[in-house]
Amino acid sequence: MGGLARTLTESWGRVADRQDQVSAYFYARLFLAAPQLRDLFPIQLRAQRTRLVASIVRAVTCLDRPTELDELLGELGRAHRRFDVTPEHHTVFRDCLIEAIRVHAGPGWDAVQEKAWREGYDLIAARMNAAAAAADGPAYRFAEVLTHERRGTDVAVFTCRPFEPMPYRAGQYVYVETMHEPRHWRRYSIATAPRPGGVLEFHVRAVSVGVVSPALVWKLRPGDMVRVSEPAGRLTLPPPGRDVVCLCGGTGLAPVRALVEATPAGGWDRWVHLFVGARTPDGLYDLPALSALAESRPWLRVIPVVSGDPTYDGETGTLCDVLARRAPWDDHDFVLSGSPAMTRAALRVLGALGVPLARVRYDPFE
Ligand SMILES: NC(=O)C1=CN([C@@H]2O[C@H](COP(=O)(O)OP(=O)(O)OC[C@H]3O[C@@H](n4cnc5c(N)ncnc54)[C@H](O)[C@@H]3O)[C@@H](O)[C@H]2O)C=CC1
Repeated sequence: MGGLARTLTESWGRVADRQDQVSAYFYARLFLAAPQLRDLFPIQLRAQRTRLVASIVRAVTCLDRPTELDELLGELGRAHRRFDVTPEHHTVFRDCLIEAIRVHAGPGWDAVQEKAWREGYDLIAARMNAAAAAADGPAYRFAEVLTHERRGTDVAVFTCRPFEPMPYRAGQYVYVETMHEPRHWRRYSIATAPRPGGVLEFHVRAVSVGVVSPALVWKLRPGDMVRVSEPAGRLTLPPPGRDVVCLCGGTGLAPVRALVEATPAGGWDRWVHLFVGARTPDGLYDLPALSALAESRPWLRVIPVVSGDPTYDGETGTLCDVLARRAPWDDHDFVLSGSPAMTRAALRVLGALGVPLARVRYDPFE
């Protein structure tokens, strides 16, 4: 495995600076070879193209890290069920991908690399197929949108109810597709603990470069249908022991709110300090629900933090500023939920403050 991983990583290095061209070539070749596969993909391919490349790079570069590889291919395999990808499709994908890399790799490409890509792809496809075959339950469920509320300038909170029961644990996420952007799936955390009746709540900010989030914020209406994938993710509150600090950047609040809601009001013997950050006061879109939670849970403290308005009458700065300002944190566990930039920054600050990383949990969010 070590040799294969090395050959693939090195040969990917030959085209890494031309990923866009490789991916454009791949799709052109694929739709020429198998036009019937076009319907598996969104009409607008731009976002999909970068995702494909990112997945390949991740799989190739972790070929010699079995645990990470299993996790990644397990998720990809299960995810491909909702795209209706079958084992037969992988042969066409493989051949078109290898051709795309060969064409862009230049004169150094040789039979060893060709063989390595064939073996590597087949290995990846076999694990994805096995994960798809072993998956329980449906690949996705249809759900009806029940409520849709705009909060602040660009956030929406909506609820929906799947037509079939969907068991999940607080803190998990699903991929969501709206009929306004067919075949584009994006990941959102379920913002509520499992409830009788099965209603799910989601928090979405319309990202300017996004495809799905603007549709969910500006176009979705009660009565619309969405598709939600099987739930995934392992975020939980830390086990009993230390007090807990939750850092939630923007809509990263969603999974933490579900975890707090799932924790019984009584019998909890430590503090949970929930810092919820936004750039403007208007971005603190869920304070009434958080206040209601804090009223019923005496161990919960909600601290809103605003980073882009120094006149805000409360805690100001980024969530990392607050961490540094309120240190030391010798007797606390941490839960981080927000943008990857926020998570990375908070990990750096906590590391510098001497907090062992074993005391910090987060669900890596794309
Ligand atoms: N919608 C959902 O279900 C979930 C969303 N997320 C992720 O959470 C993020 C939320 O984004 P927005 O709502 O636009 O929030 P945002 O990016 O505007 O951040 C809000 C606050 O987080 C803190 N923050 C953000 N970046 C930081 C950095 N680099 N260093 C220090 N502090 C930082 C600041 O206090 C800031 O005011 C997205 O990346 C989203 O993918 C994560 C989990 C679930």
